[in-house]
Amino acid sequence: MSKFIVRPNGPLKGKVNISGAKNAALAILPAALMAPGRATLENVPDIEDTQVMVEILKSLGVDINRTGDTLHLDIPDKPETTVPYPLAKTIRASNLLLGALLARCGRAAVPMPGGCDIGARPIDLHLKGFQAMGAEVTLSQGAVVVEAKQLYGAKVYLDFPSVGATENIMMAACFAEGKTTIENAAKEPEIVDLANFLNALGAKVRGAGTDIIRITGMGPLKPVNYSVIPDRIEAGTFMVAAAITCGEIQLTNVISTHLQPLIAKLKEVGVNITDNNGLLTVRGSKYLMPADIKTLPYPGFPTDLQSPMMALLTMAEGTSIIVENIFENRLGLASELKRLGASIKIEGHTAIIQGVSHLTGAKVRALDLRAGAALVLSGLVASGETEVCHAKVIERGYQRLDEKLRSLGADVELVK
Ligand SMILES: CC(=O)N[C@H]1[C@@H](OP(=O)(O)OP(=O)(O)OC[C@H]2O[C@@H](n3ccc(=O)[nH]c3=O)[C@H](O)[C@@H]2O)O[C@H](CO)[C@@H](O)[C@@H]1O
Ligand SMILES: C=C(OP(=O)(O)O)C(=O)O
Repeated sequence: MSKFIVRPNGPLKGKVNISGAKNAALAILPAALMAPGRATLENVPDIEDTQVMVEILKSLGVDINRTGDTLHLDIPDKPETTVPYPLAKTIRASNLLLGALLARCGRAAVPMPGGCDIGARPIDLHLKGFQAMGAEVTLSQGAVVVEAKQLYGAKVYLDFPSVGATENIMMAACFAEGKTTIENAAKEPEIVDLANFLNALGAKVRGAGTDIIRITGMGPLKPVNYSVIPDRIEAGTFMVAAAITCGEIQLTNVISTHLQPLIAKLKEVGVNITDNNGLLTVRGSKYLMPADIKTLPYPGFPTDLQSPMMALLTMAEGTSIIVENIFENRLGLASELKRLGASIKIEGHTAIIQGVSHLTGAKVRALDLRAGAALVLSGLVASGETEVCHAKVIERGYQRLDEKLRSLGADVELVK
């Protein structure tokens, strides 16, 4: 079983290049199926989850070659419509094949998705959206099957601004007859990136990044060259790494507006951040003040950065409170941080963190992708050695995390 071995080695220093966004690439790759022909996607991170998505697309008949961060795709006229179970169960974003294939082929069969074990994660809102557009939804041998001879534009109100449901409905609506309106839509930058990609293919998606997205069904789309946005969660993880080690690092390939909720919180705890024409400099402070965080849909504080922030706040001078509002199991990290000497009390969806002056290395387990990364960050300052096992889950979403941290001076090893 792979593990990260981390020892403290002083403040991080240097420059790190941020990869393309996992969650944008994982939506754009299925969307590429909607336009037959040759497409090129740039800035696609080479991580476990995109590798699985590439395998899924290959199983549907897409020919794909990777050169560095660029993928060349040859999309067939008639893709297969059944996603194999071993691949679908591995990642959450496999559910996005539902919208893409339903739009393009009128049918999709996708086994229930996997992804981080951070809560119940139902897909009822996705299915309600498809049904509102006239699709029939059935469950057959553990797979969700959606079918429609013709989709029709509809008004869809989401009870919660779900990222995945917004993406799925947006894709399906591109081939529906008439106009679709998604109300209470998710506003994450990855939604905007998917909308930009669909529009580049020739679709008509308006309002992405606001509560209301309007899509006019357009029929045939044409493949394009497109570059995925930078990963705000990877960037945020490195920013917290600089803060926790009291280092000074520069980040390239970032969009700082996507990071505003984190930048505001880091400034609140005393970290210095400057943005010089897209080069983000983060300088840690010896004295870290406590802070309160509530995770919320964008532009609120992102749940995916809650774990790294919890690691940081264990070292602040005072009491911090984190309320996790998106995923019910995401505070499980606290029990692992406590093995390192952190003082955290969990009450329902709230973590009460009493800062400590030092952490001590121990064997811990990456419960999910971001919790795993957070433990690696704590290991950068915990005395002795921290062993983060179940590291494969970290590789789902970080491209060569060990190498990037080492390039900043960290003592980190990934043992496979
Ligand atoms: C591959 C990907 O892009 N993953 C991201 C995506 O996950 P994902 O798309 O799964 O997250 P959602 O925004 O859908 O989930 C948010 C909340 O809505 C609930 N819900 C969702 C759909 C549904 O049909 N019914 C329902 O009740 C979920 O259980 C959760 O409590 O957005 C999350 C929230 O920003 C991020 O943490 C994930 O990194
Ligand atoms: C929860 C995450 O991913 P996924 O939705 O793919 O499980 C994440 O990226 O933190």
